[in-house]
Amino acid sequence: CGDEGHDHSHEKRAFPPTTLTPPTRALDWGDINIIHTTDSHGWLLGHQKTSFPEPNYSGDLGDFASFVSHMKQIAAEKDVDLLLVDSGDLHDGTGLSDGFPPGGVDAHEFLAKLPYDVMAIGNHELYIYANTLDMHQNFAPQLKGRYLSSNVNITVADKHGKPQSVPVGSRFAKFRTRKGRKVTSLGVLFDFTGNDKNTTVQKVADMVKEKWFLEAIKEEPDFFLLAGHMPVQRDDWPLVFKAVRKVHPTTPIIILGGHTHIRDCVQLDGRSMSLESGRYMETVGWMSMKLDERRGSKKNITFSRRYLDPNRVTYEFHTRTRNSTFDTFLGGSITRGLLQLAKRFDLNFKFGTAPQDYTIDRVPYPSNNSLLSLFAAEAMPTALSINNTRANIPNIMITNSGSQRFDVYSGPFTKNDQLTASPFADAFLYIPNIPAKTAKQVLPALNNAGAENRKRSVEEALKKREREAYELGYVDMVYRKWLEEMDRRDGVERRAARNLTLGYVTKDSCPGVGDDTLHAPLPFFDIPDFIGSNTPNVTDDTPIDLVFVDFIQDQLLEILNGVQTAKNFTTKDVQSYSPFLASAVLGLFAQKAWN
Ligand SMILES: Nc1ccn([C@@H]2O[C@H](COP(=O)(O)O)[C@@H](O)[C@H]2O)c(=O)n1
Repeated sequence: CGDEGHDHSHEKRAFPPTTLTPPTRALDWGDINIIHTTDSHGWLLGHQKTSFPEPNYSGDLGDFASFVSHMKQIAAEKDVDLLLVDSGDLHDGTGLSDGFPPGGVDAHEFLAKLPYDVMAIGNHELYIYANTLDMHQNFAPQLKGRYLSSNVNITVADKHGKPQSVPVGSRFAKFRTRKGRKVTSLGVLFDFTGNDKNTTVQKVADMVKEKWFLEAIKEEPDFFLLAGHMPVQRDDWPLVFKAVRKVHPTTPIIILGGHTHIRDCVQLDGRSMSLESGRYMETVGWMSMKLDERRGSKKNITFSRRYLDPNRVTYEFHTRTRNSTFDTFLGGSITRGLLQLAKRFDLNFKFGTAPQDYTIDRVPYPSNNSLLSLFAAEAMPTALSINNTRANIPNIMITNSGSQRFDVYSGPFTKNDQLTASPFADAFLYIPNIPAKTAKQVLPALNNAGAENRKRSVEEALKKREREAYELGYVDMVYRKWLEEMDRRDGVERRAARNLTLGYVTKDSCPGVGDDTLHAPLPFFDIPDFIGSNTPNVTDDTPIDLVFVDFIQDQLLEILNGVQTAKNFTTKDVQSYSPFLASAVLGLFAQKAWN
C-alpha cells in the first residue's frame, strides 16, 4: 500500500488455510462501474470456518475496503466512474450486529468508513425501533444525504416534543460522479409490514404517486441509480421503473436490489439492468455500463455483470496486487478495529464443542445432521426447561425454520456461532391446556400439509397468509428454491467431477456467465417453513402447553382457530413461557450437551 511503518499483520490471516480457486477472467469495465453489496447482516469479519464453501467468503470488511481503494485507483487510471452501493439489511446475522443490546451497532462505524455513494434501508433496520433510531440519528448523518429511505419514515419528537414522522435517511439523492455525470438516486423498500411501532413503510405503488417523487425524477440525469431492498424479480421494481420511463423513455436506469439473498440479474429493457448480489458478504456484485456516444440515443446499452466471491484471491486477482501489496492503511485498520470489537463483545466465548456439522438445507429434515432437527427436537426443549416451573407439563414447541440463519460447524461453538445460527431476540410464548389432539395438528397445518383435504375457507386463509408472510419479510423460500434449482441442474455431476470446490452456481436472465469463479453447487434438501419438538407420548385428551416464538404468533393463532372450533383463541390467551430468548437457545444447549 505504500504506507510503511504500520502493522499489516491480521490475526485472522490464520484462515482460510485452504487453496482458493481464482476468478476465471478479468472484469469488463465500462464508463460507469458499480461495486454492489446487499444483505450483509453483520458478516463484516468474513466467513471464518474452513469447510467449503465458507473459505470462498473469507474476506473481511478490511479486505473489502482495500479492494475498493485499489479499484478506485484503477478507475481513475482508466478515467471512468466507479460507484459503491449497498441495498440494505445491515442488522441481524452475527455477533457483531447482535452481540449487544439493540440501538447502537458499533460495527456500523466501520461500514461508514467505506466510500459508499449510496446506501438503502432494509427491513432488518425496522424490526426494533431502537435500531431504526440509531440509523436515523447516528448512521444516516455519516452518509451525508446518501442513506436513502424513499418510502420509510420514523416517528421522533420535534423540538417542541411533539411526534413527527420523518424519513429515516433521505428520500432521494442527486449528485455528480467523479467524471461529472449527473445521477438521480432512490432507496426503496418492498411493501414490508413487519416493522416496529413508530416506523412506517409506504407502499411502493403509493410512493411513485408522491409529489416529491415526481419532482425528484423530473429533471433528466445522465442515469438513474435505483437502489433498494427489493428483489429484482417478482416484486415492485417495475412500478418504479415504469414511473421513471413514463417521463424519461430512454435514460439509462441501473437497479440494485436485494432481500431474497440470491444472485440475480434481469433487464427490464435494453437501456437498463437490475442486479441482486446475494447475502452475508458471500457475494460482491459488479456491474458496468458503456454510455452512448450521443445523448438521446435509443440503442441498447452494453452492460456487464459479475458475482464475485469476496476473498483475498478474488480481490488480488482483479486489482493486480499480491498479498504483500494488497492491504491499504484503511483496510488494515478496519480489520483490526472489528477484531477488537469482537473481543470487547466476547464473541470467542466458547459454550462447548459441536461434535459434527449441522446444516439447514444440505441434509434432509428431520435427520441427525439437520440444524433444524437439533434446534427443534433437542436444543429448544433443553434450553426452555431451564428455570421453568412448567418444565414437567407436556408440550409441543414450534418455531419458524427461518429463525435458523446459518449452519453450525463441528468444533468450538462460540457466542459468535450462536448468534450467526440464531440471531433473533424472539421471545417464547405459550397457550396452556390445549388438548394434545389439537396441538398436534398445528404444526402440519402451519406447513400446509394435507391441504388437499382441507376446506376451501382454510385454503383461502393459507393463501392470504402466504401473501402476508411475504409482506412480513418471509423470503427464505425464494433463496431455498434458488439453491434447489442449482443443485437439480447438474449438482450431482459437478460434485462427482471433483475438480471444483463447493459454492454458488448461478443461472440468471442476463447474457453470459455471471459467476466470477466456477464451483459445484451444494447438495440441497427441501425444508418446511415451520419446525417443532417431538410430540409428547400422551393421550389425545391430555391438556398440554403449546409453545411458540412471538414472531409467528399471528399465524399460529389463525391456524389454531382453523384446526378447532371449541374456542376462539386470541392474544389474551397467550403467556410468557421462558425468560430466555431464541438467540440464547443454542448456547444454553451447548453448555449442557457439548461440554
Ligand atoms: N424477529 C425475527 C425477524 C425475522 N425473522 C426471520 O427472518 C426472515 C426475514 O429475513 P430476510 O433477511 O429474509 O429479510 C423472516 O422470514 C424470518 O424467517 C425471525 O425469525 N425473527
